[in-house]
Amino acid sequence: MSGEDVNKQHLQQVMDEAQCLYTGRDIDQALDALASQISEVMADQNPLVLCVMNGGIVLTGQLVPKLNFLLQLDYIHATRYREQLQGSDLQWRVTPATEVKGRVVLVLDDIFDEGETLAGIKSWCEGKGASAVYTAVLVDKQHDRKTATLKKADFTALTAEDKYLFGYGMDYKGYWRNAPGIYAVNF
Ligand SMILES: O=P(O)(O)OC[C@H]1O[C@H](OP(=O)(O)OP(=O)(O)O)[C@H](O)[C@@H]1O
Ligand SMILES: Nc1nc2[nH]cnc2c(=O)[nH]1
Repeated sequence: MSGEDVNKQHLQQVMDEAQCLYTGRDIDQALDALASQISEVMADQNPLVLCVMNGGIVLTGQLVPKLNFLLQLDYIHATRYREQLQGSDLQWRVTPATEVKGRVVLVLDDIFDEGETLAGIKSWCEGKGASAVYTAVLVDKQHDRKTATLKKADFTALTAEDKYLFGYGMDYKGYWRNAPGIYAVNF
């Protein structure tokens, strides 16, 4: 069996044995509530919405059509995990093409785990002169290792137990971002 086959088999086993924490339907309902909360605060602020690539892409695609007000959309790419299961330094890949100075910014990401990624992005936007920076995540992982000064996002759709998660944008070793719910790896 080739290395590639072993890898495929492992990836399939991870999916087959994973625990589904939230189905696509659960998530859609949670995103309706998230959109209402964001709209209450931001509807008149013409925000610049920044999708954090890669993990934020599914949340952004599902949430933005539920935000019924003027906004602009761009993306930012910063990564800490780089397909590993442990985070390290925040590495910048792409900064937004749209000017952040003077804008109210809404940063969208898949998961708030230790918080370093969103804290770093928020601080970068503030350094570029954003007038306010809000953060929203699909899921907040529940544990007491929130190492960043930022302890939670301004808007959180769902919470999850302290396991490695994948699906709805979150990867397992670069795969399964397309899984149609939020899953916990069963190690
Ligand atoms: O709260 P933290 O501990 O900082 O972790 C959260 C970050 O980790 C993941 O990104 P990753 O670095 O894996 O890049 P990805 O978006 O390409 O998956 C996720 O998308 C968040 O951005
Ligand atoms: N895919 C994924 N990325 C993360 N980044 C930080 N925590 C996690 C996690 O549980 N799953």
